[in-house]
Amino acid sequence: MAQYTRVSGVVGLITLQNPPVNALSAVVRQGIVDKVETALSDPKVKSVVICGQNGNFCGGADIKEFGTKMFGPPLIPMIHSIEAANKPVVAAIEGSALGGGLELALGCHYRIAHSKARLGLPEVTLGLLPAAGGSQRLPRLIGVPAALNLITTGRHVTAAEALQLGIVDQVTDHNTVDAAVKFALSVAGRSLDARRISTYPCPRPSDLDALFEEVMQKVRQSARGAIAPVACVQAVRAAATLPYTQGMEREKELMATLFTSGQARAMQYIFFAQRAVGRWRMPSGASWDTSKPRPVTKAAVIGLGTMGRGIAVALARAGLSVVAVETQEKQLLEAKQAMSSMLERGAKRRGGVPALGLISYSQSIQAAADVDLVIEAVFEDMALKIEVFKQLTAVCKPGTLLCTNTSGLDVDQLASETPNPELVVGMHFFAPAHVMNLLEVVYGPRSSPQAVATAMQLGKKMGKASVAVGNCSGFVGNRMLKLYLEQASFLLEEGATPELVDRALEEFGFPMGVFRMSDLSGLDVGWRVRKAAGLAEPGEASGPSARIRKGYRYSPIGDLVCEQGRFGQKTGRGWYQYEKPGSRVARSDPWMHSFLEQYRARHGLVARSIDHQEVLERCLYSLINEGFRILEDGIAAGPEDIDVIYVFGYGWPRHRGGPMFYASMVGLAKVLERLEHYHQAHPDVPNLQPCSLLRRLVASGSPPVHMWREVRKKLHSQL
Ligand SMILES: CCCCCCCC(=O)CC(=O)SCCNC(=O)CCNC(=O)[C@H](O)C(C)(C)COP(=O)(O)OP(=O)(O)OC[C@H]1O[C@@H](n2cnc3c(N)ncnc32)[C@H](O)[C@@H]1OP(=O)(O)O
Ligand SMILES: NC(=O)C1=CN([C@@H]2O[C@H](COP(=O)(O)OP(=O)(O)OC[C@H]3O[C@@H](n4cnc5c(N)ncnc54)[C@H](O)[C@@H]3O)[C@@H](O)[C@H]2O)C=CC1
Repeated sequence: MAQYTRVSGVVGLITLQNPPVNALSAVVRQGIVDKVETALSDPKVKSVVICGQNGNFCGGADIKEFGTKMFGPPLIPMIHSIEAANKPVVAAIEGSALGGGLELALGCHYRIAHSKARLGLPEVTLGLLPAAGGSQRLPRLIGVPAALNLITTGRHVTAAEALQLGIVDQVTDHNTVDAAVKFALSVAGRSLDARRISTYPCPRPSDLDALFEEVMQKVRQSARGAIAPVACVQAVRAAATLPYTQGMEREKELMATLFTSGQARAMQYIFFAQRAVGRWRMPSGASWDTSKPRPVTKAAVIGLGTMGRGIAVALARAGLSVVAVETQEKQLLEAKQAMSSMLERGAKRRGGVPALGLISYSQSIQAAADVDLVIEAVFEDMALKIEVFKQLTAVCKPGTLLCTNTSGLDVDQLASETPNPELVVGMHFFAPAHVMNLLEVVYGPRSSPQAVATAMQLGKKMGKASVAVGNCSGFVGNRMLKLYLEQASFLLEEGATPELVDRALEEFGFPMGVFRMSDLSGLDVGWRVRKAAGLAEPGEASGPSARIRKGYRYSPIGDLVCEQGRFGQKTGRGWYQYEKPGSRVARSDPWMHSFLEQYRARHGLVARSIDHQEVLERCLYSLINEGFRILEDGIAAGPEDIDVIYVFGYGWPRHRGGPMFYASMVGLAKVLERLEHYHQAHPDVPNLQPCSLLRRLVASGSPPVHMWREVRKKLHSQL
């Protein structure tokens, strides 16, 4: 709803009230319409201020209303009537003015923002475009290039940038509503002819066609297959080339296509999933609302290699004091330099001062004596990690949380080697840790809810989508990835090329196909793991037994590629060739094609033609099947957890909503049928066998994603 009061005798103050973000629900829209009418018809009122309750202007349209039957007054006429008012209307922006919230403010004649406010048109991140006039008003106000940037990326801008761009008229450090009322008094009675943005001509850059072509190419490349960014560009083009009314028609037309698209549903699902994972629950029943996190102001990172450096930088950026410990002098020096430049680059990009002073460096673990939490990031070696945890137990103050960044070792085993296993959790970051916005918080049976709550809260503070998961080999993300990689290798054996597999996955929307991605991360990493697990065997054995391990089909192709010293980008050769070691542009490699032919010939394999559909079904459905097994095992609490992990950590296209959501869109019966088909064709690949939760869901009529937890509960109660 909206509240109305008269202040200073002549200013009508309308306050939006819909906690927590004052989203424009039907009731709020009705409230605005009514209160604007009251203010405009009251002869005592000379000007109007619109603000939001509790220091928050407006988070935009109520996303929960999307996909339901819409009631209440529509936004567009509501904003038009504000703009057409004959008394000045001032938006007092505190907190956020996003989406429909900013569009409402753009309909006002003036905008005053608090210095800490954030403004933006993030609709593109929900699969939409700013369709309450935002795509038509913003370019008229700030010019086409700046509007294109904001609308196609959905980024939020600070009040200072908004002032610089011309989105707001004034920025204040004081009470924003007071400042807006004062301002409203000062402009009462003034002509509003020059304040109605919809009447402005849109500034037309001379190189209009080239500009739009360039931006269109950029958005098509950065969000492959996503339709919303393309529609955003088209809508801004309409603003630049058509009169306002026709531009609004185009905006509406484009929005109608997006609004009902599966992509918008998928992206809105991810918006809510990202928030739902914060409401974690452990199998013991402990959960986010009953477990209080411990305060963490000082943390230590042990081991400053690839991961430790990024983790320490991310902690410092979140405002924590960091003790960075590295035993090797040379590594320590290198790390210091690298971390300083990461912080400096970040500060330059985001504005602000690099948090260099927050990090202290040491070669001795003794420096971690007074920290609240430690993140260990030494080599992936259980004996070494046990030794480091022993030293930490002796050095740290009682109650210090001990977290490991292991990517594959057993967190329970590590915990059981310490006198206080309840203080141990996994904090599994993704490389590069100061850039990637995902964190798996891995709990074991003895991890205390408080330790989980603390790690989850710290992850959030570091700006990471943090997901609590159970302990198992590969946790959630890498456990599923293993199946995806396995199928990709089998496809090569059967006749595909790295290029064909990658093209299919990139057309699906991944920023990089599986082979280009592996070349980037380094092929030697997986090779080492396979050797340690007794899977990779040296030499070029032939015959069917060479492709069987522990009774199941195994592809040694990746091991053979590594034996050639081809580790990917870092060696200039991998699944592809690169101009030189470290180069990033992948080029087809004739060596790889003849290697694959020789390999097939040696193993008596006859290459067959493989199409994109098979690549997608085999790679994605096997990964999805493992996702169902993870749900069945209770390693992830719900499909949202898996989807957030895949969208934030593995490049799964957001507009497809994560693997589990995608499966629900494809139809669970179809996923089941295709898995059965492929399992029949490849009976020696047990991972293609559909798991019981998937079967049970299909038997229960393929309920929507949000009901899967219930089906799983029933399945468990019957076991
Ligand atoms: C043909 C039809 C024509 C229709 C034309 C309409 C066109 C439009 O006008 C389209 C739109 O506005 S789309 C909406 C655009 N707005 C956004 O994307 C902002 C979304 N919110 C945020 O970024 C953060 O919540 C924010 C930065 C605001 C606050 O962040 P916090 O970290 O402080 O808080 P959160 O944990 O994110 O949120 C708190 C609770 O509020 C829920 N929520 C947030 N924004 C919402 C919104 N816009 N609608 C509904 N619920 C919303 C959020 O889900 C969370 O609740 P729980 O999920 O229960 O935890
Ligand atoms: N590299 C990656 O992409 C990811 C790695 N991880 C995990 O993170 C951990 C670290 O991996 P990386 O950073 O890649 O390894 P790295 O080899 O780059 O760095 C390890 C660092 O630890 C230092 N170190 C060894 N023993 C130490 C000790 N006792 N005290 C202090 N420092 C010590 C080494 O000198 C080295 O600088 C591993 O457990 C790994 O599995 C997790 C996620 C992703």
